[in-house]
Order: sequence, then C-alpha cells, then structure tokens
Amino acid sequence: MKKDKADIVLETRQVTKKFGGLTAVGELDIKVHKGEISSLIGPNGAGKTTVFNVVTGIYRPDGGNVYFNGRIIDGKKPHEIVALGIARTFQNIRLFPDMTCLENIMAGQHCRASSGMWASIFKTRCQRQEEERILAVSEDRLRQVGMAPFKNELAKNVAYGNQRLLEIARALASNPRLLVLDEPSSGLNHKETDDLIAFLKSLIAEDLTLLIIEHDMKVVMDISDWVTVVDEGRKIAEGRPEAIYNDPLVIEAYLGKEEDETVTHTGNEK
Ligand SMILES: Nc1ncnc2c1ncn2[C@@H]1O[C@H](COP(=O)(O)OP(=O)(O)OP(=O)(O)O)[C@@H](O)[C@H]1O
Repeated sequence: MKKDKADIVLETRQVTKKFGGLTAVGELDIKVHKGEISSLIGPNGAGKTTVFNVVTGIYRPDGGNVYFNGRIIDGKKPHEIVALGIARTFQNIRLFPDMTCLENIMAGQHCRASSGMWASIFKTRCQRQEEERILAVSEDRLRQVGMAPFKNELAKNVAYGNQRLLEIARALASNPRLLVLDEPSSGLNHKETDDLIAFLKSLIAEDLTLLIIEHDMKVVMDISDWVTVVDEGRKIAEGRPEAIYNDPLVIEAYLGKEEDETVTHTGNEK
C-alpha cells in the first residue's frame, strides 16, 4: 500500500545523538503515519530509547530535526512536547508507589489554573473547574484501561500488568495524538500481553497514532503496521512486519547478538 506523505505525524530527519565518542543514534530517518502502530526494534543498545528521548524532548539531537505534524519540535522541553500532543511511557515503570492509582493519573496533569496570592489562599473558580476536569479525565482514563476498581488502591499494591496499564492511562490523560510506548509488554504474562495488544489496537479507533519499542517479535508481528529496525544507531530496514521478519539484514543483526536473548521468536509470528 502506498503511503501518503500528508499522513506523516512524526518524522525524524537525519537525527544524530552522541554520548561522548559514542554515536547512539546516527543520521536516522523514521516516519510514523497517522492512525498506524509503528514499531521501533533492534538489538540491545541499538539506540531505540535514545530516539524516544530525542522525540520527547529529554535530549536535544546533535544533528538533524524532529517534526511533529510538520513542525520542528526538537529543542522543545518535555512538557511543551506533551502539550503539543506526544505522550510516552518508560521502559522502567515510573509511578508514585505510595499514591493511589487515581492520584497517579491526576499527578501527571499540570494544573493550568491561575496562580498568585489570592489564588493560593482561596481556590478560585477557575482552579476548582480545572481540578474537576482533571478528576473527570483521570477517572475516564482509569476506566478505559479497565482499572476503575483499583481507583483507591496504592499503585505499589496492584499487579505489575496493572501498573503498566496505569502508566498508559496516565499518558492518555494528557489527551495525546501520538502515544510513544517503551517496551509496553515487558514483564507481562501471555494473557496480559494479549489484553494489552487488544487494548492498543483499540486506541487506533480513537484516532491515535502509536510508536512502540518492542522486544517480543510475536507482539511486533501482531501489532505493527510498520516496523523500523535499528542497529548501532543506524536504520538497517523498514517495512511491513512480514517483510521485516524475513529480511536477511535484520536476522543477521539479531543472530549476531544472540547472547542478548532479547528477541523471542516463537515460530508462530507470521
Ligand atoms: N545517557 C547516556 N550516556 C551515555 N551513553 C548512553 C546514554 N544513554 C544511552 N547510552 C548508550 O547509547 C547506546 C544506545 O542506548 P539505548 O538505550 O538508546 O539503546 P536501546 O536500543 O534502547 O537498548 P535496550 O534495548 O537495551 O533498551 C548504548 O550504547 C547506551 O549504552
């Protein structure tokens, strides 16, 4: 299927990020199309998380640009990028363990109410409305990921799979157009992974676009419309999942790093 240029939500053009003498990402071009699930895959240390950190404003690239809906966004601060419509989750769960599930989602949203002496002493009407809005959105998102019954549970007391869902709910609460997920299935069992896949696919129906780092090839094959493969910071392949799965360069990149045991080929992926 031919891809329409006008549908590109996110694009990196010649993005480079170095750490001292190490080029973690080198002259990387990736495109993410609207309404699709794109996966970024590659062996350990290939540069995937660094790409995410550049896209979400944690790092400024040393070269190249990042475009979101046609506008350059590199150099912007992480919260500015969230405000533009990109939300993310992290490889390692980053929740507030001693806050409830609902509070975790609420804490992820910035109160935009006016500040100042009077506003800080008396809650202004505007502030109250903002708090009510945040509460409603947070409850909605908790419901959406099926975690409404855990609303008042401390985050540290819910199952690992639910903690991952909670992070996604928190990202969704900022009402993104692009959701960027770093290894969302990591640590999940088969049932949780299947549920997650179904849930992520359902987000596409909501007009969202997804960019995912994923190590489990079964998940990649099942979920992706488009796959970009990086190795040592460089793009080595991109295409539909079936083509990627059979690409000799990709197979070599993974087999060459077999000891990493990062890719789970089950044989049922096709
Ligand atoms: N803050 C940093 N300082 C120095 N080197 C870094 C930093 N972040 C990443 N690197 C290095 O950059 C390279 C790419 O790392 P990155 O985490 O982006 O890879 P990855 O593909 O996400 O790996 P994994 O699959 O293991 O998470 C690695 O060699 C890593 O050690």
